[in-house]
Amino acid sequence: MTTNLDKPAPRPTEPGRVMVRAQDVCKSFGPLEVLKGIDLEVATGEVMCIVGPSGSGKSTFLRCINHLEKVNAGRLWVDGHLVGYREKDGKLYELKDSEVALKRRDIGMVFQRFNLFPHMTAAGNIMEAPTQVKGIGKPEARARAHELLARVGLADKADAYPSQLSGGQQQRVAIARALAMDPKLMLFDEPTSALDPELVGEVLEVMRGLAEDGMTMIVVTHEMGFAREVGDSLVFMDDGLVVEAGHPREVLANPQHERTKAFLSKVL
Ligand SMILES: Nc1ncnc2c1ncn2[C@@H]1O[C@H](COP(=O)(O)OP(=O)(O)OP(=O)(O)O)[C@@H](O)[C@H]1O
Repeated sequence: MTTNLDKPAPRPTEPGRVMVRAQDVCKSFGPLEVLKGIDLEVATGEVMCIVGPSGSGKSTFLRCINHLEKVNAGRLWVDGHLVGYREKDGKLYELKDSEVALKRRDIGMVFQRFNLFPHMTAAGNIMEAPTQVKGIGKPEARARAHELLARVGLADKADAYPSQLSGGQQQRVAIARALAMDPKLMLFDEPTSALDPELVGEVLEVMRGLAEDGMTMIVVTHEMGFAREVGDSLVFMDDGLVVEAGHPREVLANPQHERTKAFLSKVL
């Protein structure tokens, strides 16, 4: 199906340099306007932290990037591709569901709740997508699962079931599971909000390691210390808009907008 976007604008993202670009992205659920024109850009290798009050549209924005929601207006590119469309002979066509699934492989997403398969071991959970979706052989997938478990500090937990792991350990398995698909981009949606406070640090430490390895990450979080120490950029969203964005230390120390000031005064 040809869309109303069949005259493509010059492709503004440069693969390799800009991982995500949002131009005036809008999303509504019925009459509820959740995203009201988001503009932002995430460079390859950048760690962007998004903060903002509940209901400001942070999760919805991540879900749009990951093809879990369709943008109603505006444009969103990931690694040079307009999300939801493919280009042929200079025209844009809406992706079919099967094509969307292929695109989603390139993006790792970690949610607040880890949602591991309870009947599978840690290694089994990590091997599931590479074997089922990518068709990688089990020995290779198992070896990679062990590598990834070591990377998230759980080398000795390959055979443990989720019920035998703490929340922090389960979230680290969830991160390893996302990494198993070799994503270009990792999206984190409040990855530590469901954890007991003493388990938060171990998950943030794994995320810091990913950042140091150069992973491009967008992190919706209430962990201002992480944003300050690890983030390259901080975006404050409120009521479906980017209200303020900049270097985390600058925004946190010297917020310019009244709404940012009001929000930070409650969380810092
Ligand atoms: N599938 C949906 N159908 C209808 N409304 C939705 C849907 N998804 C989200 N919303 C609404 O959109 C608004 C923004 O939700 P969203 O989860 O994106 O905000 P958020 O900033 O991530 O909030 P929180 O910090 O509480 O997770 C909320 O009012 C929510 O109820």
